[in-house]
Amino acid sequence: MIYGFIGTGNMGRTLIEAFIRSGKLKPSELIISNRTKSKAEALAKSYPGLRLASDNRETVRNSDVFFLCIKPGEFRNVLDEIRDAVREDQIAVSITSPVMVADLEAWLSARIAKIIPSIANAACAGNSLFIPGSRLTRENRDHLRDLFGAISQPLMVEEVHTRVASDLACCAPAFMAHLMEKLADAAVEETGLPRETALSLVTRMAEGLGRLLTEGGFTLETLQERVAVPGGITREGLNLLQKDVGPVFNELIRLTHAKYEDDIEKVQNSLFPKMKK
Ligand SMILES: NC(=O)C1=CN([C@@H]2O[C@H](COP(=O)(O)OP(=O)(O)OC[C@H]3O[C@@H](n4cnc5c(N)ncnc54)[C@H](O)[C@@H]3O)[C@@H](O)[C@H]2O)C=CC1
Ligand SMILES: O=C(O)[C@@H]1CCC=N1
Repeated sequence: MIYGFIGTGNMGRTLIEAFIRSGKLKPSELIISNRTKSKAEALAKSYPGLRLASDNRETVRNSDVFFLCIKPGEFRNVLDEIRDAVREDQIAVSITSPVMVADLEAWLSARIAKIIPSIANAACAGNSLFIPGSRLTRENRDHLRDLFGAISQPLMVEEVHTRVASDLACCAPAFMAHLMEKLADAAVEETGLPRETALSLVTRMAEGLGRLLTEGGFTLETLQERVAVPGGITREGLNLLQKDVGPVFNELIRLTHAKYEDDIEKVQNSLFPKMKK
């Protein structure tokens, strides 16, 4: 079975490396293409056996399953280019949330799946979000679940919940990293603690927190209870967070959804320009 990757930027590369490192795919099972050739060349050099295609059509022609690891605004160009090369028996996987499964089915004869990975998959952890298209057979679904099972916990989601699920599974690593950095910076500003020490402390804390939640039998709720002993210092901090942080996250979810709706509209206008008002 040959797996093609169109787009070897940040996420295309992350997926390729995760599949190879997990032992799920061998470099010789992969064929790749990227607009900026040097990026794909560097990847092919790092993994001998990995095949570099001269264009996206060659990637498609030579693969059984191919991934579209490109940004929303890049879909029209790529779909125009590959459309005639795509076969009905192929599986096409898009990793891009605002491109609708039905729209890809209208453009390509292949069996479509939308699977949104997370940067956490680079550590063979976290979820991948699986939105199957209507033409995927049961066998195709099992195949994709098995593939992504090597680097993540695949979770079936309704397309209507793609955005919010992606906020939690895929965007939140960045959100949480930002909060941790802010916490460390505040500690530095308020006390003069060396920044290096502050960053190391929060990083190790996150490592322990992850383990407690995944292997240590804690839930988010029990963890807060265990640390915030009545009358203790943590309680003071939690009281403040309860009051001030909640509304920020409501706003954040509203913002990601507004941007998502905007992206969907732009993608649809580019894929089906006649429908433009
Ligand atoms: N960064 C993340 O954690 C996640 C990103 N995604 C989605 O993955 C998609 C890609 O994101 P990134 O990899 O971060 O973007 P990126 O900009 O790093 O990579 C996109 C790649 O596509 C290539 N490209 C553009 N047009 C092309 C064409 N016509 N033919 C071949 N290659 C072409 C670019 O050269 C670039 O290497 C986005 O839609 C993003 O929302 C999904 C889940 C997680
Ligand atoms: O659009 C998305 O949902 C993904 C998650 C992180 C970046 N892109």
